[in-house]
Amino acid sequence: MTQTSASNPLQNSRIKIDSIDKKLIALLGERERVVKEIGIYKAKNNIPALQADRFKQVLEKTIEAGKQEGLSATFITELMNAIHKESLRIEEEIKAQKQ
Ligand SMILES: C=C(O[C@@H]1C=C(C(=O)O)C=C[C@H]1O)C(=O)O
Repeated sequence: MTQTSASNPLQNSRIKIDSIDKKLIALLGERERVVKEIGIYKAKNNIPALQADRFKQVLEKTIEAGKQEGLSATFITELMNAIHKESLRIEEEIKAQKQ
């Protein structure tokens, strides 16, 4: 039987998590739309998608920001590597469309 929020103490927190997850995904969509703009510029100007120095900076900044939120460097590294992988996929897709 489905529990009501009064009978399930986790319900309110889970509603909050669902709402936060929705915002996280919307923010990731916004980030990747900016990556798309960069990808279009790079494709036009023959610039490689992968910019290791820039990603190193991104990683350093996000690890520091994560530290302020009590998040481990390992978690932030895994998260940002996953985001970066998606950025490169999107940029390579743009490049392939331009051929
Ligand atoms: C968005 C860029 O392209 C790639 C993606 C990055 C990212 O998602 O943060 C960073 C560096 C690049 O490897 C960029 O060059 O700035």
